[in-house]
Amino acid sequence: MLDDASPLAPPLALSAVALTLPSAAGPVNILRGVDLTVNAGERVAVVGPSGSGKSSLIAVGAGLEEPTAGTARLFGQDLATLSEDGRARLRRGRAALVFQSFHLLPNMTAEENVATPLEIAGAKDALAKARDWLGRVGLSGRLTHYPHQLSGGEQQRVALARALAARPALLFADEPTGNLDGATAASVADLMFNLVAEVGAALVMVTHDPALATRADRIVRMADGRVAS
Ligand SMILES: Nc1ncnc2c1ncn2[C@@H]1O[C@H](COP(=O)(O)OP(=O)(O)OP(=O)(O)O)[C@@H](O)[C@H]1O
Repeated sequence: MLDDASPLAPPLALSAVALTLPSAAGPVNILRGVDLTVNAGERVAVVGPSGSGKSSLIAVGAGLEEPTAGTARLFGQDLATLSEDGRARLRRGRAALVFQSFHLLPNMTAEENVATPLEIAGAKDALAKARDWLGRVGLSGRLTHYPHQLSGGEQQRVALARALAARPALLFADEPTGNLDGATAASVADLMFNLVAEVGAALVMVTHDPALATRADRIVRMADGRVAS
């Protein structure tokens, strides 16, 4: 049921999104009415204090969490109308995620980590594409290394290759350089912005790094579960 998904719809549109989750101390109001539209090719940085709801905004936008109220649309499709499988199908090849802690599959080599989602999406030459993308991120000498044999910066390069190899229209990045030291963080950030521009993807990037945030087209400030500015 992807009838509502439209190539003309913005990649992401959150309208009055609320997220309340149970906790031992009672319900926690994590998002309290978030409105945010991200247009095609637009790069948005999401900043704000710890606990203000930045990661939760990504989780709802990517369809990993269901909002308690309001509407989250990915490529025009109301995520609430889809099953978990349907949300995964909608994301496939069109929306990708990178995380602070890389989230590579530990039992797969770098090239297998990049090739697997391409195979699932039906690409015929997945392994060749994966190798090409690992070359683009400077890792042609690390194709058959496992994640534990790679540095943090190298692991995030693999994650970027995996995320962007299918040329998605939207990349979610949650603190993509948060686990990297200064110089490595800067080179991974350069790579991410270059590749996002090359594939023409929109970017929703959570960051605590003010210098990284200023590279976006727009900065969204979260405070206490709301967009403050
Ligand atoms: N599954 C959950 N159950 C209960 N509370 C949660 C859950 N996930 C997050 N929270 C709470 O929701 C609030 C927002 O969390 P979130 O991770 O979105 O914030 P954040 O702005 O990304 O923070 P940080 O910058 O520290 O990563 C926090 O107070 C957090 O403790």
